[in-house]
Amino acid sequence: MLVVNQVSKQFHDKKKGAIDALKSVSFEVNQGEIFGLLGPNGAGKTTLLRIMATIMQPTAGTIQVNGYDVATQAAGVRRSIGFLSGNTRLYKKLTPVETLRFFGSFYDIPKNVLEERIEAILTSLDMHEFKDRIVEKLSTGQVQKTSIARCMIHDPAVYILDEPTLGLDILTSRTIIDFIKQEKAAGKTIIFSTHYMEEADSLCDRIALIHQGAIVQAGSLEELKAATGKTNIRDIFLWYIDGGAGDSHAL
Ligand SMILES: Nc1ncnc2c1ncn2[C@@H]1O[C@H](COP(=O)(O)OP(=O)(O)OP(=O)(O)O)[C@@H](O)[C@H]1O
Repeated sequence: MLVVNQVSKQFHDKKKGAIDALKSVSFEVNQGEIFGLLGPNGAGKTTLLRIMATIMQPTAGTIQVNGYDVATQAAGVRRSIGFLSGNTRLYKKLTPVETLRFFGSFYDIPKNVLEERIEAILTSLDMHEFKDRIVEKLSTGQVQKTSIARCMIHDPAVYILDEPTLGLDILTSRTIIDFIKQEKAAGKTIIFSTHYMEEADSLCDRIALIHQGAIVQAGSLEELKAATGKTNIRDIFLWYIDGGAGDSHAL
């Protein structure tokens, strides 16, 4: 469970002055739900996910992750999340299996449970073929699968994924999407950001459209269609971004 309550974030840039990256953003994501953040470049998606992951503090507002407050209970939040960011780094000389054993050792996981978990993740993400090849010899998609596996090794309750399929071919994307669906079925709470509208459409239970730091609309695809009179996510997105909605409102 994830509760975002009136979160704002202001950056101070020497040249541009104050930048309102997030403006009073609120929503909740339930257990077993996939929630998508869809927005153009600079909308504030990464900033919001970084605050959820305790990498950054909000200027105002609160976030609870799995019952822990991001500002006052950061350790509890970190134990509860798997955070995939654009700059998740791996050791080049380790293989995927060694990477998973290494990061798994940071958590209090019995050895046999860790080995079972590694085996299950290798299968789910279709990694067996390259599991013993060092990271520097892996393709982009293989590295991304390893990064996702590394973030999930402690079986977190909440997944925070910043553009998990960015730049990947459709086969690799499909494996990752199937993995996300499988984790939803296992009761995980999942939030992810994407630029890919069709992905948001097919994967998410609910979608929030974020623009210039504010959520202009949030709801299921059916609710967004009903609110706009549009039939697909691309048209819905453009309708809101072009200001067709008039006042902002959230479902
Ligand atoms: N550390 C920072 N200092 C100053 N401004 C920042 C910083 N991080 C982000 N911003 C600004 O905050 C706004 C939101 O950026 P953010 O990276 O959250 O957007 P995004 O929706 O993830 O974009 P993209 O889809 O391009 O990754 C942008 O105007 C960005 O320039």
